[in-house]
Amino acid sequence: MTTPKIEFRDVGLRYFTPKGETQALADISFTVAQGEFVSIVGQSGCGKSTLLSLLAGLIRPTDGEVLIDGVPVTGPSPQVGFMLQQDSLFEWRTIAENCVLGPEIRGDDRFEARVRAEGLLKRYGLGDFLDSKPSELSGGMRQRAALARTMCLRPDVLLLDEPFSALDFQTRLSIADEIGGIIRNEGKTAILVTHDIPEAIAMADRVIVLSRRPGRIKSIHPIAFPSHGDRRPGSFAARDAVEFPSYFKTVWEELEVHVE
Ligand SMILES: Nc1ncnc2c1ncn2[C@@H]1O[C@H](COP(=O)(O)OP(=O)(O)OP(=O)(O)O)[C@@H](O)[C@H]1O
Repeated sequence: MTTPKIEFRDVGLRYFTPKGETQALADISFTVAQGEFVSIVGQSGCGKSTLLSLLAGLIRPTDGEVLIDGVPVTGPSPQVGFMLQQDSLFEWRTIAENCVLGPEIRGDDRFEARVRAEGLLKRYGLGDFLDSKPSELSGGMRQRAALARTMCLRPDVLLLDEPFSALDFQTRLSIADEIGGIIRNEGKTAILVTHDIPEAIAMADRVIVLSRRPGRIKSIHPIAFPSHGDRRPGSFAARDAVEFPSYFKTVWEELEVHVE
């Protein structure tokens, strides 16, 4: 049996604060295969970001184990890259300089890191903006630059925490499509946290629904679009697939969203 890229084994997480204890996650067990794209959805406060922080090694589980390549996560590792809602590009550095900062801090060769950064930025359609400051770029371009910066560290696991939610609707759709395509082409393993059910379905091979706090796995939905043949459609085309509405209905009902 091949070792999963990611494994949560009976994971629980309690936060301890002066005000008391919060059980954020309980009994979380699942695996993610190398190259798989998994979305996590659940109501606000159910522990989605906590789950990513555990994978990133920023916090340790109070119960169970989190493993990458079969090895327990005990702290941050360059193997794991993050993309967040705020791109947090440094305004005083050019786009290319933003990309080489991480590799430089890690001690990579400067020249080699610069070549890598330029290659990535060109591939992501930013070849004309290597020497631009982040403020000269649109929101969508900034997110592509943020992805290039993350990829420059050559992670093989990508954690995406609401990475598109600061973008306007149209940009959000096309950037999600582009970035989803890049991640798949590069064979990365990705976990996306989002409140957007269509986005979760359109981008992922599986959608995990968490219950209200403490977050437990309520259900796991494999997503496939046989109407598109063997090749998986991009996230934009997936929304038009005949299978899409029934996935949406199922996940929506699982989430038990109540509008007051
Ligand atoms: N550092 C912390 N200290 C104490 N409690 C925390 C901490 N971080 C998160 N929590 C609590 O843990 C629970 C889960 O938080 P988390 O941010 O993981 O949820 P989430 O599902 O990502 O929420 P949202 O969708 O609103 O971003 C919440 O009740 C939150 O208040």
